[in-house]
Amino acid sequence: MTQPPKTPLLDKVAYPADLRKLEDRDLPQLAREVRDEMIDAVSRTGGHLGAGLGVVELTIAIHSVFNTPEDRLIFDVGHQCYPHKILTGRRDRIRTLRQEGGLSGFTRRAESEYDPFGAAHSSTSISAGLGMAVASELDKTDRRVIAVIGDGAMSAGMAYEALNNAGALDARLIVILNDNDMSIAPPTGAMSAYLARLASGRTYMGFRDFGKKLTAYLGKNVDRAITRAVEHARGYVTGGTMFEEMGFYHIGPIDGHSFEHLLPVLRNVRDHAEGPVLIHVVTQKGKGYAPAEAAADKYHGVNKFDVITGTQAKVKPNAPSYTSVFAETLVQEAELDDKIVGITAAMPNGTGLDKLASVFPSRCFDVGIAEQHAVTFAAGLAAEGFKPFAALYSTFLQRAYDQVVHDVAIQGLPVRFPIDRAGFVGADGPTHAGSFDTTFLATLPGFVVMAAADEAELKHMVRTAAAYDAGPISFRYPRGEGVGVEMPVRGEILQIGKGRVVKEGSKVALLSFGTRLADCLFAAEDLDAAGLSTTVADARFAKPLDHELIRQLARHHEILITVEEGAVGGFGSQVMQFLAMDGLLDNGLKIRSLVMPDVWMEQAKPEVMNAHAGLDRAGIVSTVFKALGRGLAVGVAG
Ligand SMILES: Cc1ncc(C[n+]2csc(CCOP(=O)(O)OP(=O)(O)O)c2C)c(N)n1
Ligand SMILES: CC(=O)[C@@H](O)[C@H](O)COP(=O)(O)O
Ligand SMILES: [Mg+2]
Repeated sequence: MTQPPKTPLLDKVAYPADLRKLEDRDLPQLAREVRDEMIDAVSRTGGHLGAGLGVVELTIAIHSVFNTPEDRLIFDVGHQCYPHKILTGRRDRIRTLRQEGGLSGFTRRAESEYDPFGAAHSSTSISAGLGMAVASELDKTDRRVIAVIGDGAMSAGMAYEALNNAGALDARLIVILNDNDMSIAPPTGAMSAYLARLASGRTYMGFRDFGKKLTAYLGKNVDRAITRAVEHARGYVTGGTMFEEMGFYHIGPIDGHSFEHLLPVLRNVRDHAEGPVLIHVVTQKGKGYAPAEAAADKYHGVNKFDVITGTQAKVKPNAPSYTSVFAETLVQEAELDDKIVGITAAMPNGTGLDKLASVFPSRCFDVGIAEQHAVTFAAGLAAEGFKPFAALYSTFLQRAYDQVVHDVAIQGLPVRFPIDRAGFVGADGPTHAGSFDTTFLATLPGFVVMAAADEAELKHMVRTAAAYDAGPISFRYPRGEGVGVEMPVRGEILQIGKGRVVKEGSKVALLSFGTRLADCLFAAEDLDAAGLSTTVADARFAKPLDHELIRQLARHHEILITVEEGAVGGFGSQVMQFLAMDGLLDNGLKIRSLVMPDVWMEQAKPEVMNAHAGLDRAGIVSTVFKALGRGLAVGVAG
């Protein structure tokens, strides 16, 4: 095992107050030590590496110039906050990042007063920062608010809604645009091209030029207009940028790895800016760690790795991942149907749509971090007879709910929604858990809502969705690998609203929606062994429900348990509503609905989270026994 790096300067810096005692000339060494510390920690835990490596100098410079936590520092997404955590009293726990019981991989209000705003979903920092800046004005405090947002996060509409509002309010807000010309994948879109032009069209402003520009008054709007005119005339500003037109005082580009650039700019802004300022900082994702710098993804998210070689630990999978099965099946179907197109919101690799893009580049669209747009863009394509697959993670689909309702569902447009990362996702914790999709989709009239029980079922569902033109249709599947079932050469078209009985019994009925089916089958073994003959059914559809199947299960079993890896209000609630309205609850049927508990479950391995939630084999068995008023039989899992 490698030894932790030697960090003599960092050993003296537990909090930003210690950092502020250092001389400016010490900061490059501190940056080296923070980098080493971070690389060592992430090599042991896995996690988001490239983004944090890129903001080491920026993070140090901000904490050294501003009076955090009194001044508020907000990181957009929060995946780049590991250096910040190291410098804000959490170094002693940095090797617990993303582990059960450990530090979160994102900023969290509950974790530290240095995290004034929690994040993990992108593009919220300017809005939150503006709220804090306005609060500070209303409270008449002298607080500065700094929002650090990446170029990828800057592709989302929400960032522009906030800029628009901030420019009009003329609030004292400092936005630092951390431009590393990367999202998770290479960034897309006209705004990305615009930033690239801003960054490359003019060389870094020299130290002296900054002096000239920044000694100019950075006051309120009316004064800035005059200053700007003067600067244009002097040539210190090389064109009215979009940010300036929106009312921001725009500085940059500056070298985000140079303290000589960062410190004077931040000090001037701290001391003189009264209205909104945008500082365009250019950085390199993965900076300072050769394997990350050389990697195409700049080591955005990594497994545990060997620090010397950069080689990441590979766990040999027993079965293909759900994502890869989805992606390969979509390509297979797209080869046969040229109306099929794919849409991803900045997650080409995560959703597997990079496979479609490599085969059909003109039929796959990466729209940037723009889930709302992705859904309505898909609706437009569907309105013109195309078959759009808007592939989103469950958690990010939340952002586009009104688009799903208003633009897709009400108009009955056949947009296909492959929903990846449905259920517990593990280390990313509660912000990324795919908990609510079944609840919020199955409540919409006319929606078809499916969940794959295994990877072969997923293949059927991709084909079913491709063939279904009558309205919107979704299918959910989890992060990680499948169960290793035999795969058909081509998926079948499933009958809409029809489930299947997987195992016949007579006393207990387990009705599963999604990949909990495997645990239901294991639980059935235990129950059979305990003398409780158990039926296991795979519902496939939460909407429309298979009424015939549910009636049959309810009438011929003493107890019916629904099982799903989702929040309350989803499949189980749909079943319950049907049973109640159909009068099937009137004759003493025992029914229980197993769902995620009504709490924000902390990060842990998905199997551990499922066990805590009572959604695993033991949890199912124990629910049956409790419902029947029996203790756990000896030898039964639990
Ligand atoms: C709403 C939302 N969609 C997608 C993501 C997934 N995501 C996390 S980081 C990231 C890229 C962010 O790029 P950028 O802001 O430039 O930060 P960098 O990683 O380059 O530092 C994406 C797409 C997310 N966190 N939130
Ligand atoms: C920060 C963020 O939102 C992504 O990087 C996310 O962590 C990716 O998750 P997966 O590893 O499941 O693709
Ligand atoms: Mg970026």
